[in-house]
Amino acid sequence: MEFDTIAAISTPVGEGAIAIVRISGEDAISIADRIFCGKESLTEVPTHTIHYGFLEDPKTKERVEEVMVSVLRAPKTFTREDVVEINCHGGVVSVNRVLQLVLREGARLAEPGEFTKRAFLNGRIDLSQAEGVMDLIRAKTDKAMNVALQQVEGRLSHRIRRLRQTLIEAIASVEVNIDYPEYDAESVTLAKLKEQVIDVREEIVQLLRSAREGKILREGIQTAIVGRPNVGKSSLMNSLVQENKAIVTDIPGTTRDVLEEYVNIRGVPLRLVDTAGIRETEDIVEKIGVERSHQVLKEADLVLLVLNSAEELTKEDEALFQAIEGLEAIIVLNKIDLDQKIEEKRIQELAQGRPIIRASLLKDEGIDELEEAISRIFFEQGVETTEMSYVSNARHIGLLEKAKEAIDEALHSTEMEMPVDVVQIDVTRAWELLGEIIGENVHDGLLDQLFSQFCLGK
Ligand SMILES: Nc1nc2c(c(=O)[nH]1)N(C=O)[C@@H](CNc1ccc(C(=O)N[C@@H](CCC(=O)O)C(=O)O)cc1)CN2
Ligand SMILES: Nc1nc2c(ncn2[C@@H]2O[C@H](COP(=O)(O)OP(=O)(O)OP(=O)(O)O)[C@@H](O)[C@H]2O)c(=O)[nH]1
Ligand SMILES: [Mg+2]
Repeated sequence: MEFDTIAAISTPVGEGAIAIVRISGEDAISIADRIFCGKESLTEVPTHTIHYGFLEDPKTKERVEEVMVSVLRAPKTFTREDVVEINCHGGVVSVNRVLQLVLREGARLAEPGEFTKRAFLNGRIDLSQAEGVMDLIRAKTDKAMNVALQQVEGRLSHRIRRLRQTLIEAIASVEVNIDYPEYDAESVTLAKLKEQVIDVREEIVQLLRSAREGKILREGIQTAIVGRPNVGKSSLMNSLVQENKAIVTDIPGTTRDVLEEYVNIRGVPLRLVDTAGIRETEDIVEKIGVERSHQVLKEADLVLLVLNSAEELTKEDEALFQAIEGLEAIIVLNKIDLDQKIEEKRIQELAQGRPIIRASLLKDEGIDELEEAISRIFFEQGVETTEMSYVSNARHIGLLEKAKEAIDEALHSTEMEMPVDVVQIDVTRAWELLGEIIGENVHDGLLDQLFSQFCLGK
């Protein structure tokens, strides 16, 4: 395959000890060599070696940077192309200078995810592995990281390939039947096919069962903190984050927008969203905030409903209970350090069996109980990532579901004693759908879309 030579900054932009400019493609080494001054020419050094030297602007002969340069020749590289990594001083100006120089010498600025895309297009990894690379960067907990690492190593790919192999064998036995109808009794073929297809279905169901936990590990539980103004929502957010990120004041309506923060609660990743207090309001800015709060509720996997136990229950509180109808929720009765006015019996009724946590966020009480309740809801059986390769990616889940449907149709056709080639069509479709998970026959539009979500320089 023929590609041009690409370059990008592969480290975060900002001040750091070291930053890396990565170059990949046929001209990577010659481009680097034109700007590098060291003991030897980079075109002559052995592969997978690193070299100390300076970068010089070939036009002005000016020294630009002091660097270490790695030379990695194809095919044993990240992209399977020649790769050069320039390790420079980690400053915004320094690393940009180096990149500009490399671009001037003929490299093109890489698109987000383009290095990984090449690793895929050059056949080093399949699509689900490439998606795993992205998940590695995004992982917010150890468990999520382990799942992603397994995916990069090809655990899921391996299982998908095995399933496809079984399906292709099933299809092949049907082909034999179509070509030589007198050779094999159709009923025998069908029985065999059915057996194989049922096995595949069973494994797909198993994979899908792991998907809920996988999705939680990967994306975090979308958790909305809701409640009337001034009940202590931002205080709750802060206690959980253990960092005063959100602004807390005694002025009702302090939080105007939606604040988001990742926290790791006993291995459960939460995407915590602090919202503006929900009440009828005339203030325009606050109004927008309140609307967003309703939106956040719609997308929440878990709601933390905060009530002020030092006040009587209000109509707004009751309305909030209605708004969370059918949602997973925990009720937090805050401000138990003050005189209690809330009618607990009524809360019990409204909670409908959901956990009720009594807390004083001011005095740091109740947080342990809350964390316990959260982990109990989500990991009742505990998540074990060692033996299961979790399916966590929405695209994979969608394809597995479609493949299962296709298999169900195939099985239905066998029940109805349809001709065997009708059955074959659905089995073939299941085979194709599974193939899309690992990137077979996916169209360019999908690839562009997937890789564009990657970081620049990845
Ligand atoms: N400096 C640097 N560090 C890095 C990366 C990088 O690109 N550069 N990586 C970027 O994400 C990650 C490491 N991932 C990598 C994955 C595969 C290959 C690679 O060269 N694979 C070849 C040869 C393997 C071998 O020598 O056995 C292959 O699979 O054929 C390199 C890095 C994390 N650290
Ligand atoms: N006595 C007491 N005061 C508390 C407790 N928790 C929070 N507060 C106080 O209640 C006030 C409001 O707290 P916030 O966390 O800003 O409340 P909020 O729900 O985010 O308010 P809005 O963003 O305005 O909707 C602050 O003055 C807090 O210090 C508590 O457990 N006991
Ligand atoms: Mg607030």
